Amino acid sequence: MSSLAACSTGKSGPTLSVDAARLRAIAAACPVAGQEMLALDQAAGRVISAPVTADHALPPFDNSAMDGYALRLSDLTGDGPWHLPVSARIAAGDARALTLAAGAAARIFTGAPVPVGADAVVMQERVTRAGDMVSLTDRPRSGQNIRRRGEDVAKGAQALAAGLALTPPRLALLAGCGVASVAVHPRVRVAILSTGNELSEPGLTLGPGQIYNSNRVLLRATLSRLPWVDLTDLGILPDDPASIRVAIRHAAQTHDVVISSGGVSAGEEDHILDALRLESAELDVLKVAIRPGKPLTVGRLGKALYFGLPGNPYAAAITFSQIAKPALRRAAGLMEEPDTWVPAVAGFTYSRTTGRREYVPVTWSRRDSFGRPILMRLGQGASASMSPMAQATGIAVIPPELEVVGPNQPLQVEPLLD
Ligand SMILES: Nc1nc2c(c(=O)[nH]1)N[C@H]1C(S)=C(S)[C@@H](COP(=O)(O)OP(=O)(O)OC[C@H]3O[C@@H](n4cnc5c(N)ncnc54)[C@H](O)[C@@H]3O)O[C@H]1N2
Ligand code: MOO
Repeated sequence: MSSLAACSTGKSGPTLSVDAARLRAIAAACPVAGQEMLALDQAAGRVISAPVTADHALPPFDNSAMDGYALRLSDLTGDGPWHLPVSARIAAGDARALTLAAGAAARIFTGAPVPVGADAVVMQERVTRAGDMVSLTDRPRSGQNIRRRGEDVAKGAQALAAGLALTPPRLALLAGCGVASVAVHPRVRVAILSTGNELSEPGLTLGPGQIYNSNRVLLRATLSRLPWVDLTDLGILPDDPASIRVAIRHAAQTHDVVISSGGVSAGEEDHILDALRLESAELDVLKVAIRPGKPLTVGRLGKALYFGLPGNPYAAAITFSQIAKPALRRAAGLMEEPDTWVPAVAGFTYSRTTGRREYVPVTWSRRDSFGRPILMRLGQGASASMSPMAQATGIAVIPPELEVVGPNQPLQVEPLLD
């Protein structure tokens, strides 16, 4: 980690590849300390902080996977058909500890406890029932249609590892194991702020030279949907060095992560970098070989992780999703990084300046013979344009060294922010 004091002024630090910048951002993010115990109903989307062991075996007893007849294979002597008297009727929830009578079958239903001694269940479609007798012609396999106690999760075994998000399937698994509450990481306290004298809010009348604030709602909408984020919106800051310093210092003292937009490029009115330096921030990332979003700044301000996103909205969206979000996930304690790209091919031609990995908004309506989307490019790549990102189905990733993207060029496509 290089401290800002060791960097030269402005944005003259090394330009990092997207992958290197992402790794530095992740490395700068420590999982937030502490843990909370939450009832399963309160825990959706939260991040498990310690391995969860099963309080009960899943399933808790041997039970039938089918509506049918439980029997003992050793009773099926010689060749079929075999004819067995039906000695018992066992439904789901039956609390009796039954033993299967010798030479008999038990009528049984899905989920019902398998009687002691039975070692197969034959589904009812495979037998003929006449009065109290049941007949079958095919010999069942040992264990057929029996779900064994603990075959899903053994009692006391690890049901889920630390670092996983509690998705609905994982919550269902814990419920099945009788786990009523789960230890999770505390929410990551994230503060967002927008910088710029030109910014106004939708609903207000625009003055001369003003624009509406798009990044605030972009970040709010994205972050408020993350169940492991506790979001504070610090609103708009004017381009005033002193008030920016006070605001980011206070934000860093009271949050785990601070995300600003604007004020990170080279002009005299771009004050974020100076403010970070004067506040003795350690800066890990100053410039990234990414388009859009080159002037992204990542560092540590006190104990907080700081992201200075560029002001242009598409640049803010791309740098947030590609670099800030993976680091936020680590701060939340998440240990799995989703790999969500899919293979696609270009359906457009684009001659470009090499050197930066580029994220191009795309959509598609057709697929090639391998099922890959044939991408159509939206917009001209301007990082201030919002229509292309708003209409995009995804973003195509153009490798830094590619000079010309032509039809059928294989490209990765991934979701933007949803
Ligand atoms: N001389 C140079 N100028 C610029 C460079 C450079 O390297 N040298 N980089 C350009 C690139 S690339 C980008 S991206 C932007 C980044 O600028 P900043 O992060 O300093 O952002 P601002 O200057 O404050 O704003 C840029 C642009 O975005 C608009 N903006 C800002 N905040 C919002 C918001 N919340 N909602 C909507 N739009 C916003 C702002 O009005 C500007 O038009 O710098 C280039 N310049
Ligand atoms: O990198 Mo800037 O984000 O190209 O517009």
